[in-house]
Amino acid sequence: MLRSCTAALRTLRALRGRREGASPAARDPVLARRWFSTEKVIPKDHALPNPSWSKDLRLLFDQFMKKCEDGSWERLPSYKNSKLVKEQLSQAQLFTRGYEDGLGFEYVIFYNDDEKRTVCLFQGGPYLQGVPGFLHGGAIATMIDAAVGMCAAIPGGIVMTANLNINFKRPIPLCSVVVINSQLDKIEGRKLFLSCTVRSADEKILYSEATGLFIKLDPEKSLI
Ligand SMILES: CCCCCCCCCC(=O)SCCNC(=O)CCNC(=O)[C@H](O)C(C)(C)COP(=O)(O)OP(=O)(O)OC[C@H]1O[C@@H](n2cnc3c(N)ncnc32)[C@H](O)[C@@H]1OP(=O)(O)O
Repeated sequence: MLRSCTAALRTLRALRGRREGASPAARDPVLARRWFSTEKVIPKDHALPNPSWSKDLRLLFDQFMKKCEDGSWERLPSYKNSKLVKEQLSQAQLFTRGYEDGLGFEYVIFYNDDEKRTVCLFQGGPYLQGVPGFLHGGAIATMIDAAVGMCAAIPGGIVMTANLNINFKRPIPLCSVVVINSQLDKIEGRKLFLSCTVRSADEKILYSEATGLFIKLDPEKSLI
């Protein structure tokens, strides 16, 4: 109640100021503090637990965080927005981070540099349904592309998927947790060859297998 009254007073003060011709920040000291603050806005790292994460996902996350302690594994942070986008694309978001917590792609990727591999822990939410009760194949392909792509991008730099071949062997129950293991198999010039498996959290069920070819972009060539 007190907060809404304060907000209402602030709006009134700002409106009065507008009539008097002052700038909004000059009219409102709270606004002024926000506008002229030198504090940097820290982007949210989405590769961290949130309340939508299941017990299975938290358990696996904790296991991998333990593996990070000796430096052999590293958790890769993940952000919604890229600083590279131009002004007119300021609404652009990473496809896999475009949903509210728990509804779409919940995942974290760990990287092992010595072994050139990544492990992606993935919980596909209710908005990713295909056949009722199961994940959509396109959502599985998206997560595989992102996980394998990260495995290629760390040694390869800026890469794009040229070929992705997926065998869907068993349907993945919606909201379950799967483990996507990706491996860099070979590099030939600008070509990076990778393979990947998608298994249940207990590793007993092999859901999908994939191979991918990623191409390191040639800085001399335009993409369009
Ligand atoms: C920050 C978060 C990042 C998260 C990761 C996200 C991962 C998501 C990644 C994506 O989804 S990328 C989007 C989907 N991919 C595309 O839209 C790519 C569209 N294709 C292209 O733009 C070009 O084809 C490509 C950049 C991939 C390659 O064009 P280039 O002109 O650089 O390569 P070029 O055609 O000269 O071929 C280089 C080599 O690769 C081979 N190659 C290219 N495409 C191939 C293909 N499809 N199959 C087999 N080989 C292929 C080609 O034969 C050649 O082999 P050699 O060097 O041995 O002669």
